[in-house]
Order: sequence, then structure tokens, then C-alpha cells
Amino acid sequence: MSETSSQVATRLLPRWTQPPRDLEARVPGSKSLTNRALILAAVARGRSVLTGALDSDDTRVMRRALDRLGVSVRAADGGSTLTVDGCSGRFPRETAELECGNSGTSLRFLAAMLAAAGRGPYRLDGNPRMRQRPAADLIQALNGLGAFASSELGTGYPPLLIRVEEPGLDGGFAFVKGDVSSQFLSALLMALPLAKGPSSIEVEGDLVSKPYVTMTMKMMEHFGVIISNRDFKRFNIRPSAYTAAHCAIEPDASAASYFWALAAISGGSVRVVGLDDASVQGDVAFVQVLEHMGCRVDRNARGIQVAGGPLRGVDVDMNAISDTVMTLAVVALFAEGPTRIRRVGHIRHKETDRIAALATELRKFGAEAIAHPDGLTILPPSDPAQLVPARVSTYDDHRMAMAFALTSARLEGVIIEDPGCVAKTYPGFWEDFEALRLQAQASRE
Ligand SMILES: O=C(O)C1=C[C@@H](OP(=O)(O)O)[C@@H](O)[C@H](O)C1
Ligand SMILES: C=C(OP(=O)(O)O)C(=O)O
Repeated sequence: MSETSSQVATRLLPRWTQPPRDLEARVPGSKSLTNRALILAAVARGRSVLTGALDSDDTRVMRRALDRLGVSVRAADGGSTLTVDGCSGRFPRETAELECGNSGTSLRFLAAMLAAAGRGPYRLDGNPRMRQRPAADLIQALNGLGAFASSELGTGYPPLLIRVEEPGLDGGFAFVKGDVSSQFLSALLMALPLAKGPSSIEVEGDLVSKPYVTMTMKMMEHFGVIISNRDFKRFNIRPSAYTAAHCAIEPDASAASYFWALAAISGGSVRVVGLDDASVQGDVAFVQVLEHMGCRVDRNARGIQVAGGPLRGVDVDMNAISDTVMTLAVVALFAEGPTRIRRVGHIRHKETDRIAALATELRKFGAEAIAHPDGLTILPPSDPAQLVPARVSTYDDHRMAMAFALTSARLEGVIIEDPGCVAKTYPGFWEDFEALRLQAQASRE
């Protein structure tokens, strides 16, 4: 039961006969931190070493792209230690075709960095879904700062073409929309210190996923560049050089959400090792939502533990932690009363339209689900015994697969289609999930 290849069409999940009790889970490194560290190390002066890095489809996209741009990234320890020889702000290859799969961070961060640290033409493409994920706001901002960026098909979506005239991006002033994806802003912030002159970026509309912008600024600081911002509205960036750094990547908090939710649904307890409230990842706040639903949360030096109890539905704004919406929606199936998830309309632009996908799949289990423009209401049956196992479509979305796997904590016979899609951010998910189930079972025998 260790298939993660996409050739495996389905995975039948055994029901957990015992809840996990006082078990520990270790999750791989953060995708968002790994891809930021990689791109910043690539343009820094000197050799950087990243430890605890994530080795998955999304980080391989970034590594391959940097390789094509002439930056050496050497992997050791199964891909978790990466040594990057920085190019001091100038990519060695002046033109390249870069394939970004469905990695939003890779495509958007690279697009801006190419304008600042390259010459071009560069072409960035992705899989069919990536060709439906917005990029127009980023293109527009880059062009306002002196780049020649365009959508090849004129759609505002990838493939993107990027070039700049010698000697590089001008800087200056640009607006960027904040209500579609924070990745546009993060991409510009990381690239603009390499522009010729100072720059200011003003965010238009409500900025989504704010903790990721804080993460961007913290990582920039780690590589030696400090920028100023007022209320996440206006950012001022002075020309500066990145310097190589040692970077210990935290475990991925979005991946951790599946194990915390497992404890919530099963009534057991799981500690995810290596995360605490001081994490730079906003998604650690997911445990607070579980606390509101009735779980107990214990934070100590080893990590954060969630212990499940009777669950009640919640009304929650998940704008800042929207990668955990799928996890919460599945927890809500097992709670008493409705759960309303608000201010996450932007998740329609991710690996799939996540609001539509969730509503469809939740209904298969016997819940009512209402899709709203900004989120979702989940109305579980009044008696959890009325929930039925289902065959879950995953829409090539790793988070749909991992979140719905949690239903097997309480239901026999759940089937997950295309389980290999977890490789986007967590290739070893099924092995880790099954190992924990066996541990739970063994602890009661
Ligand atoms: O900057 C990042 O690393 C990310 C930002 C978020 O995207 P949006 O800003 O598009 O919500 C998040 O969903 C994604 O998984 C990673
Ligand atoms: C939205 C996600 O990824 P990205 O935008 O980086 O493709 C995700 O990992 O849930």
C-alpha cells in the first residue's frame, strides 16, 4: 500500500480501528519556504545551504528551472539538503524555456525574478490547469516597472514571455492587485531589490493570504534584504544585494493540518513535531480553528499536539490560511451543526476550483454543502452514523486527496482517485498516513 505513482488510479483506504493516541507525526519541509529559499539563494552572492527542504513536484519545478538558468543546486540527504551556488543577481543563461507544471509559487516567483536578474526572452509554461491560473496582474505590474512581459496567447494566463532591456529592470512605482493571489506581491518584493532604482508597490484591493507576504519579507531578511511596509498597503524597496545564508526550513504547516485534523476527527491525539506558534507559516493557526470546534491544543518544545473531542461546527474567516480550507471542510463533516467558511473566494483559482470541488465531494458523503461566492457552508447529517463512504474525485489537487483521506478515520471503504496527485507537495503522504494508522492499531493490541 505504498503507491504514489499517478498510474495508480485509485486507493481504497482501510478504516482506522483505533484512534491515534499520543502519537507523533513528522511532515516534510515547507513548500513555500523551500521555493523562497531556493530563488533567493539562486540570486544571492555566495553558497547557501538549505536543510529540511521539501523534495516534491513543486520544489523540483523550481530546482529544474534554476538549473536551466545556469544556477547550480546540488541535492543530498534524499533532497532535503540543497546547496545553491548563487549567481550574484544575474542569471548565467540569458534565454530559457521553463516548465512549471502546476506550481503557482514557481511560475510567479520566477516570472518576476527573471525580469530582475535576467535578460530574456524567457518562456514560462505550465500544465493545462496552470494555463487557467491568473497572471495578468503580475504581468501588468512588471511592465510598469520596466519589463516586457506578456501572456503568449493574449489570455492573461501562462505561457508567459519575459524579457528586459539591458541593463535590467528599472524599478519605479506599480500597483498590484491583492485579491486574487498574494504570490504576485511576493514575487515582486523578492525581485525588486535587484532593480536599478528604488521601487514602491501599492496593493489594490484586499490582500489575500497575508501571512505568506510576511513569510516573504522574513525570508528576504534572512538573505540580507530589508524592506519597509505600512499596513500591507505600500511597500518601499531599495536596490540591494542578497547574501548567501544557511537556512533551516520548517516542517510544512499545511501538511501538518492533515494530522491535526486526523486527531480531531478520530477523537485521538497527534503531535506534529517541529512546529510552534513562532512559525513563519500562517497555517499553524489552523489549530486555533480546531480549538474553536472543541479540540484541545497543547504546544510544547517538541511541537503542537491536537487532541480531539466532540466537535461543533464553526463560522470562520479562513482568508489568511486558505490552504487548510479543504482540511477544515472534511473535519466539518464530523461536527455537530453547520460550518461556514468565509472570505476564501480566491481558492477558485488554485489547483482546481476548490469551492466547487469541495461541495461536490462533501455531498457524496451525505452532507449538504452550499457553495457561496466567498466560501462554503457544510451541513453534516444530524447523526454522524448517516455519513456514507464515498469514492472521491481529486481534480489533480493534492489537498483534495489528503483532506478526504481523513474520512477513513471514521468510515470504512473510502476510495481516493488519483492518489499520486499528493506528489505536488507531499510525495510520502500515503506512507506516513498508513504508518501512523498501523502505529495506532499496534498501540492497542
Ligand atoms: O506564497 C506562497 O507560498 C503561497 C501563497 C498562497 O497562495 P495565494 O496567495 O494565491 O492564496 C498559498 O495558497 C500557496 O499554497 C502558497
Ligand atoms: C495553492 C497551492 O499551491 P500553488 O499556488 O503554489 O500552486 C497549494 O499548495 O495549495
